[in-house]
Amino acid sequence: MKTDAASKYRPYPAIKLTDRRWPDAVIDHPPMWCSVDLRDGNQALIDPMDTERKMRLWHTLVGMGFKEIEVGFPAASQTDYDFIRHLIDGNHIPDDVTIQILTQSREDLIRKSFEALEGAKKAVVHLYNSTSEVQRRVVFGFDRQGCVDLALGGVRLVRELSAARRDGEIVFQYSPESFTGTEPDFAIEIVEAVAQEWGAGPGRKMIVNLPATVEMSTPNVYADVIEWFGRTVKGRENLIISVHPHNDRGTGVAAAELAVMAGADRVEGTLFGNGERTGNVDVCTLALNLFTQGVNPGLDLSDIDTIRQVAEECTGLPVHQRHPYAGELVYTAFSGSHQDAIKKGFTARKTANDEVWEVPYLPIDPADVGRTYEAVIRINSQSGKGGVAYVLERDHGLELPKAMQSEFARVVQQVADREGRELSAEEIYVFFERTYYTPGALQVMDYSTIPTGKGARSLTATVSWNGQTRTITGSGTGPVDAFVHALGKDLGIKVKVRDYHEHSVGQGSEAQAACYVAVDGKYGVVHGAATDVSVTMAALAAVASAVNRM
Ligand SMILES: CC(=O)SCCNC(=O)CCNC(=O)[C@H](O)C(C)(C)COP(=O)(O)OP(=O)(O)OC[C@H]1O[C@@H](n2cnc3c(N)ncnc32)[C@H](O)[C@@H]1OP(=O)(O)O
Ligand SMILES: CC(C)C(=O)C(=O)O
Repeated sequence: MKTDAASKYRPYPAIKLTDRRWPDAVIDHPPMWCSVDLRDGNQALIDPMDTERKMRLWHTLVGMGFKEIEVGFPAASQTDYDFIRHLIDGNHIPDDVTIQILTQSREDLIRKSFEALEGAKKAVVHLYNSTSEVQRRVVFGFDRQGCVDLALGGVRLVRELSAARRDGEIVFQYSPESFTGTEPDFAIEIVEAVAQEWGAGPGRKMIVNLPATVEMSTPNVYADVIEWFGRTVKGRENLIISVHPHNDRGTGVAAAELAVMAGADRVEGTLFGNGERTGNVDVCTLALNLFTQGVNPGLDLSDIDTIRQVAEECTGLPVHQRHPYAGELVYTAFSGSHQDAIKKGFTARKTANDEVWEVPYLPIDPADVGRTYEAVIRINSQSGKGGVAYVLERDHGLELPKAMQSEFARVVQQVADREGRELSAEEIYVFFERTYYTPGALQVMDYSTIPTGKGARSLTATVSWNGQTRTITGSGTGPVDAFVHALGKDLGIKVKVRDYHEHSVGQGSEAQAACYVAVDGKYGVVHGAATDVSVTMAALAAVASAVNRM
């Protein structure tokens, strides 16, 4: 770095909390969720959403189960105003959903906001003013008292306009905006003054939102101040403490989780973390983090791809391929040891018949968010035998024995290395066919066997050997043994079968037998494979496949 950090930046002044309790807390129920996609998310977009896009996102948020949705800053723009009117006039707000609007503490803006809310059965009016030391000094040019007065002027007007309303209930929310840049004692002073002015009390709870407008410290420091605030503020029982983390340091999710452990009742955030600068906290990640701890999050993310698609189309911003839970690649393993463990995990699940999710490297069952297993294992030069075998089994029902998995994985890896790219499942099957099924010098055309005594058989086979049709005969303990005998006796092909596996592929009249052999000959052990409706034919063809590969 060219700049000396110590002379340009100061460490964040953390409060001293030596008897903190939050580290021992366990989140066993979800917080109240409030989506701010249509306001904080929207205000950060290159092209803010029009009513059509907002409506699409609104329906998605309602469908997911959000009960509080901040729908805009109606005094800021006609688009926001019109959207809110559209929601109310069009009867688009379900009875169990409350809309929330944001306003600065300015008379004209507050009046306009109430105008926008006419006819709403219930709404949260969210008033904010920045309380940070730097904003008081640089932006507003007033002292602490000036800041309190600005807030109280706004609260008074909200109270009057709420009381004068004939429509429905107004819930009041106050944000000492830039809370993370505000001295904690001053945050308490202004919130207590606001709560008193509003008349917060039993039956008249007020939401106090403590935003990390800019994330300035580690999540534990945020948690400390949230716990301290909740323990210190007067009339805590009449307050709903809400947090609104941003993600400037990349720890917005952790900050929200620790804040909930520290006593926050409510979290404001957006889908996939859209929002100012580095974004708001991602509510999808928060909810699914809870889900994977066995806590029902109260938000439905069972079709995460559709939610992601709507969010992407409405915001015009892509969700990263590695985004927690939602990214295109997060349920995909390329590397060999991961593939091996995942494959074994899936197999163990099938046999154990146990509900509890225990598949290595996958913190969540992809099916729970509407993703399929299909993409879980993908093959490139980092992949191993387990992955290659998984793809062949998944798509073609072929269960390669272990030694053969290694042999074929080396073939695949050579191609992947040479090509320097991912290989599709179709390509892998084509390589498999090319490696084991390509007709060679030896082809079995027909055969017949007859028992010749206890545990003995003789076999007659018609084969093509180097382009000539030959009839060969042999005897042994079974057809394969007899075939190997015939190959040595009549064609001079001296081999031994070291390993043999068979299984059926498919069911009913479509069923086929798949056979795999390891054959030892002049050039060491080589594998062969074949499928056929007849098990014996598949076995003989598998031996021929190995001979041809020698
Ligand atoms: C952290 C957050 O996300 S807060 C939400 C931020 N969102 C937005 O700002 C989006 C919508 N805002 C807007 O469209 C505009 O800013 C408007 C319509 C609200 C106001 O527009 P304008 O008055 O034309 O301009 P502008 O925003 O620059 O006004 C700044 C003035 O408001 C004052 N102000 C800023 N915030 C507040 C507040 N919360 N309460 C009272 N006054 C405030 C400033 O001190 C400044 O005063 P000054 O003119 O005396 O210096
Ligand atoms: C208005 C407030 C809550 C806000 O958006 C923020 O602080 O980021």
